[in-house]
Amino acid sequence: MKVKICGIFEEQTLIDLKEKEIWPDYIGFVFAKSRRQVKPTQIKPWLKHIPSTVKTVGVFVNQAIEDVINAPVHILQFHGDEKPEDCQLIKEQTGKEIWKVISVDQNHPFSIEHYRNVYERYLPVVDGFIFDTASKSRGGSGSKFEWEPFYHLWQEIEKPILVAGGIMKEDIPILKRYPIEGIDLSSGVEEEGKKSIPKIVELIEEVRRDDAVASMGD
Ligand SMILES: O=C(O)c1ccccc1N[C@@H]1O[C@H](COP(=O)(O)O)[C@@H](O)[C@H]1O
Repeated sequence: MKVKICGIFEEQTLIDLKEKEIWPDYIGFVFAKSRRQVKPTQIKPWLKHIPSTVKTVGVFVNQAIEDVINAPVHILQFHGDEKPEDCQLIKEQTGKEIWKVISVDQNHPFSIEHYRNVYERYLPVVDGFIFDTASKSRGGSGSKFEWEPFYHLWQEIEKPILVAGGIMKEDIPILKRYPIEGIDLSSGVEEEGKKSIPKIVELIEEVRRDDAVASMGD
């Protein structure tokens, strides 16, 4: 299972991870309006700390196309109302991977058919999906949605899926049973509003624990 740690807003977090020699598979930067917002010019000098094996992801919510195109990241994550045509255009212009976030709103009458229709519209033009809890802030809410109703839908989607929304270390054993590529978290590895290195390290170790045991048996 892969891990994305999102919403890095201090260079020191990357320096600390480098010192610990432990990295997630993906590091995310929020370019959208947020208390975790960073600017492309601000993060450019930070990128030297990140090994080339780790992919960087930029998070956007309905932002200007120039901002998206010029972002110094490998993968573009669209967390707003970006349409399939927008994703297609930006993919053609940048050649970068595009991940579309599908917001899960369980306060309204729930229909898995609705989510099937949404993913099918994006499937031909994106490289992966993130299922996250719907919120006013559009993300980073720290709130979970119910995963169980999505099990079969995720099984049928032929592109990588990450699950986001209030995920914490305690959720890993359950999420490992789901047909997903990985998990995406931000709030769950924070302490008093800042990224916590001990929490990030524990989380990555928990995700990789059984993988290490499994490969020893090979
Ligand atoms: O982190 C934010 O502030 C944010 C703002 C706007 C859009 C997305 C944002 N974060 C993304 O939300 C998910 C889940 O975060 P959490 O674990 O529930 O805190 C993740 O993809 C963040 O990158």
